[in-house]
Amino acid sequence: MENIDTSKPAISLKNVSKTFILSEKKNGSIKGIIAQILGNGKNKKKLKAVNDISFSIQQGENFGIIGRNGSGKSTLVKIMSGAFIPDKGGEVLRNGTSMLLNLGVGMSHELTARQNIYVSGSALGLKIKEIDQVFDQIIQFAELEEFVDSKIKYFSSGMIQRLSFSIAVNAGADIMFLDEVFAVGDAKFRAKAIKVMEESWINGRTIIMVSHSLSNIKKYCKRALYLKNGKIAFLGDAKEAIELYNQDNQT
Ligand SMILES: Nc1ncnc2c1ncn2[C@@H]1O[C@H](COP(=O)(O)OP(=O)(O)OP(=O)(O)O)[C@@H](O)[C@H]1O
Repeated sequence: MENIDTSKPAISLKNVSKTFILSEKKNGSIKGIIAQILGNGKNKKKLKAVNDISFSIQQGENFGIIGRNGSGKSTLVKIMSGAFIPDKGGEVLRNGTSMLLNLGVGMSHELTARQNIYVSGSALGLKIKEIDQVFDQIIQFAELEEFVDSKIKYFSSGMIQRLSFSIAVNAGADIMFLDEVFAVGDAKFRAKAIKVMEESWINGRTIIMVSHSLSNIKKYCKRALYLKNGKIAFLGDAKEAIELYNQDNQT
């Protein structure tokens, strides 16, 4: 945490978009097939999952992101964490190390738990010696003592979640992205994760929380972003964001 410039926001986004190329449109004509082979791009179907978004998150903020399925929440979080590069023209500034917490993003499935701890720890700015010091703590907290040298491709999604949560907590990421972290893992680990999050994260560090659990957003976040079709429908007080979301999505 020493190298953070406290006068700057934790994360700042300017005109950020993300376009996915979905598939080639079907065109059975000879001309269409030739165009596809030549790859002139005209037949590509595009989806703008995140559409021209600008906002900042202050250091120490607990910030929520809500929205219906497919509204662009995970894509936005991946851009914010650096896992996705935004479209040309968009700008993302991060002030501090970050860790994206959902099923193994940032983890290499071909590596063992031990190797992933060293890779992720380095990505969080720790020196090898510093990782050595927290290594046992990470494994113990994740309850993975028996699987230290197993490749994580053989892990269940809950085990990967536990490992990634434990690395972030024990290696001290400055910014923590929690993407549906309350939905995965067994009840015992979830309770432990929530406890440590409440003790060491909610107060002080920057947390960006994506969840369909509106009660958790209400409980932990002051400010929230309501995303609708990749755009900001509302940004401000979390309770207001939730009210608006509920109004929009009444059945
Ligand atoms: N790698 C990808 N390639 C193509 N399309 C994608 C990719 N990732 C996401 N999308 C599309 O972008 C849109 C937004 O997806 P995203 O996962 O960000 O939504 P979300 O709000 O997190 O949804 P959910 O609540 O279901 O998790 C969806 O239409 C999805 O199909």
